[in-house]
Formats: sequence, structure tokens, C-alpha cells
Amino acid sequence: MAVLTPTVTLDQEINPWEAQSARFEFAARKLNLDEGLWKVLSSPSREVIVHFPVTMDDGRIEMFTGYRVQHSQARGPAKGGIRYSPDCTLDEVRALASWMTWKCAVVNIPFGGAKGGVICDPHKMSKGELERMTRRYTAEIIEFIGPEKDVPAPDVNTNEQTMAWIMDTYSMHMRQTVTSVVTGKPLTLGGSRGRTEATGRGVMVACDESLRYLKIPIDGCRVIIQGFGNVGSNAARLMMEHGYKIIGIAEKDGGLFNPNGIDVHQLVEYKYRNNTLLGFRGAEAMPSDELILSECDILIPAAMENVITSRNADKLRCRILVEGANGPTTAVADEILADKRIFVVPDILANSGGVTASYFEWVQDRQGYFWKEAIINEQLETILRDSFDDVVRYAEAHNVNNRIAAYMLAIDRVAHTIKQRGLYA
Ligand SMILES: NC(=O)C1=CN([C@@H]2O[C@H](COP(=O)(O)OP(=O)(O)OC[C@H]3O[C@@H](n4cnc5c(N)ncnc54)[C@H](OP(=O)(O)O)[C@@H]3O)[C@@H](O)[C@H]2O)C=CC1
Ligand SMILES: O=C(O)CCC(=O)C(=O)O
Repeated sequence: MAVLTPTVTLDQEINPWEAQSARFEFAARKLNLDEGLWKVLSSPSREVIVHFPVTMDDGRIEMFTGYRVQHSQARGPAKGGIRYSPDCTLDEVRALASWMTWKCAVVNIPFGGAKGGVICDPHKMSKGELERMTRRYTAEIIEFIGPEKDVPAPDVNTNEQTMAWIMDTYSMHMRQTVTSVVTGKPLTLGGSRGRTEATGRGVMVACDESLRYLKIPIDGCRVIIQGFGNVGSNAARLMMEHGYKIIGIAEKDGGLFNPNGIDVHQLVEYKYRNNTLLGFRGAEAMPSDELILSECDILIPAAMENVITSRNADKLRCRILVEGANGPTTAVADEILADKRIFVVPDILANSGGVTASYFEWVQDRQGYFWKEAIINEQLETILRDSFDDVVRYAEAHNVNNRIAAYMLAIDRVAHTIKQRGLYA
């Protein structure tokens, strides 16, 4: 049975909220989920939309629109990143918030799900403009966030500096320093060792476990990665150091291909200096959309949504797809990948290393005691390996693919908590 009928329009197919809802409904039906719980879980519990002014460097006032959507707080405070993007929409943030609920449940950490976004083009803004925008956005949503309510983190185009501004703005309003209001902060402001690399590290663990499950050796395993930001660059570096061969890296302005492997350390250095991958001498230039269709063992989309759709899924030439990004594959494409027998590690499992390390950061901030990096990495890897195992065993037991298994496992855990709390009496 198809998760989403292939007769949907492309607009419907690439709407992230539709993509999330299609998988939720399919998994809920399989679970025979109680009708009331279905209603509770199929829409976010709170959607905040704010319009706010920012003084730009030239003295102009610009109005910005921001969102913070909380999907569920049943298992604990809502948790999830904030993204800055000109294409950010409410439906996208809704979907991302729901994916956070399922992701935290898959790795069994005590959080619900939320996500935030501001419509802006951060590449065209100065540091001062970004700081003023971040502080004003924080002030606008301040009553809805907090260590016990909703804990933001970095996502696309936000980073530890953004988190430092949010933490400082929140603390100014509370009249005391509250580090645990956000995660992904700089180390000196209550950040955690290992958080910056955590999502990439988790992606590597997902690749290791997939290979172990499929009985394929790691050494020389050929990998193509789309996106060379936080997730993509850290996954690429850690994986190269671990014996993988990174043969392709695709970014918005073009891709790089080298069948003998790209030196990721040199590429990180090059991008830092030039702010682009273009012109790097250690690989051939190749258009990004062509690169992600090239033959490889593992493809890792680690940039954005809707990269693999009904238009290109049948052209993929990878054996394993590990979703570093949120929502890179549409529900229609899922069916095509299943027909091609591509082994998929879904986003809510594959990129869960970030929120798992965020959980460690939140715990450390509240304890006021900071752990060594080796302990963080070890605990992160244990949680991710166990969660991978839970998902693939669930998939085998229920004869569903890994994505539906992850949704079923997560929905069941959240539903159980709601019933236990008696929220649904
Ligand atoms: N950061 C985290 O901890 C987590 C992130 N994720 C998800 O991972 C994905 C990437 O996030 P993150 O690495 O943090 O974001 P970043 O902003 O750090 O990096 C995104 C990268 O993707 C590139 N990119 C953007 N559009 C395209 C495109 N069309 N083709 C190829 N590359 C593109 C960007 O290039 P440019 O800068 O030129 O636009 C940038 O290098 C997102 O889906 C995010 O939600 C999931 C879990 C945790
Ligand atoms: O670290 C976090 O809290 C959330 C990261 C995030 O936004 C995500 O996993 O998509």
C-alpha cells in the first residue's frame, strides 16, 4: 500500500507538512491508533507567528516574520532548532516541529518537539543586523520558551553565536543567567563538548550500522554528501577519518567529484578561506543535481528538504540513503526507493545525534557540571546504535520499511505517555 498516492500534484508532494502527515497517517493506521490520540498527534499544539521590526545598518526599518511551532510537550519540554531562510514557511516549520517529536521519541530522550524559523536571507545581512533580528525574535517568543517549556537550538543558517544571543536576551529578561534555555551554545557559555559535530557523528554511526546490518565493509565505501554546512562537513570529516571514501560533495553553487576520494580536511580549510567549494583543486567540478545521481555506496543528503522526489528517485544509484537533512525525501519518492531496494535510514533516526547531544548539554547546564568529550561521544554512539537496532528490528517484525518503523515506534511511545499522563481521559 502506498504511503501517499502518486497522483498528488508536485506542489502537494513537496509540501513538508503533507509529507509528514502522509507518513504519520500511514504509521498510525498500521498501529491501529486510537481515534482521539490520532487527533491529538496530527496537529501541533501551539503555533506562534510574530512580525517584528529591525533597524538595518543603513537606518531603514525592516519588518521580519518569525515562527515558533510546538508540536508536542507530552514527553518533556519541546525541543528543536531555529532556521533562518528566505524560503521558510509555516508548513515547513510545522513539519519540522512534528519531526522533532518523533525524533526525540525514537532516541527515547525526554523531550517533545518544536521548531522555529525567521524569513530572512542571512547571507545578505551583516552580523549586527543578524544580532538585532535574533534578539528581537527572542523577545517576541520569550513567554513560550524556557528550560522547562521549549528549548531552541541551531539549524540551517544559525550557529553557536545565534544561540549565545538568544541565551543572553532571555537571561536579560529573566534578570539572571539561564544557560539551559538553548543548546548548541559556545563552550564558554554553557555549551557541551561534542555538540557541534554531534549530528555529523550520528550520521556516521547510522552509516556504520547500516553497513554492519547489510554486511558491507566500511573500508573504501564510497560516499556522496549534499551540503557542506554543520551536518555535511562534520559527517564528511569524521567519515573520512573512519575509512570511508568521500567521492562527492554537492553544494548549492556546484559540486566536486573525485573517484579516489576528496581530502575533506583540505576542503574544510578551502571553504573557510573562500566561502565556496568552487575552485578547489583536489576534485573535478560537477553540477550538484548530477552528482547526487552518481554511483556510490552511500548517499547523504545533508542540506534541505525535497532533494529526492518523484522526478529523480528512480535515477538514484546508491545502495544506502542516510538522511542527514530533515525531510530530504518525499513520500512519493519513498515508494520508488523501496522498489529499487535502497536501504533508507530516515531523518528522524539518522540526524538524531544533534538533539541527543543537545539533551546532554541541557542536563549539564542544569547540573552545572560538564562532562568530558569522550563520555559524550560514547553515550551518543550507544544511544544511536541502540535506536538503529530498535528501528530495524521493528521494521522486520512489522514488515514495514525503516521510515514507517521509526514513525510507528515514536508514535507508540508518545501515545503511551499521553495515556499514562491521563491527558486523554
Ligand atoms: N545542525 C544540526 O545540528 C542539525 C541539522 N539538521 C538538518 O540538517 C540539514 C542541514 O543543516 P545544517 O548543516 O545545520 O545547516 P547549515 O546552514 O550549517 O548548512 C547547510 C548547507 O547546505 C547547503 N545548501 C543549501 N542549499 C543547498 C542546495 N540546494 N544544494 C546543496 N547544498 C545546499 C548550504 O550552502 P550555502 O551556505 O551556500 O547556502 C550549507 O552549506 C537541515 O535539513 C537541518 O534541518 C538535522 C539535525 C540537526
Ligand atoms: O539540537 C536540537 O535541539 C535540535 C536540532 C534540530 O533542529 C534537529 O534535530 O532537526
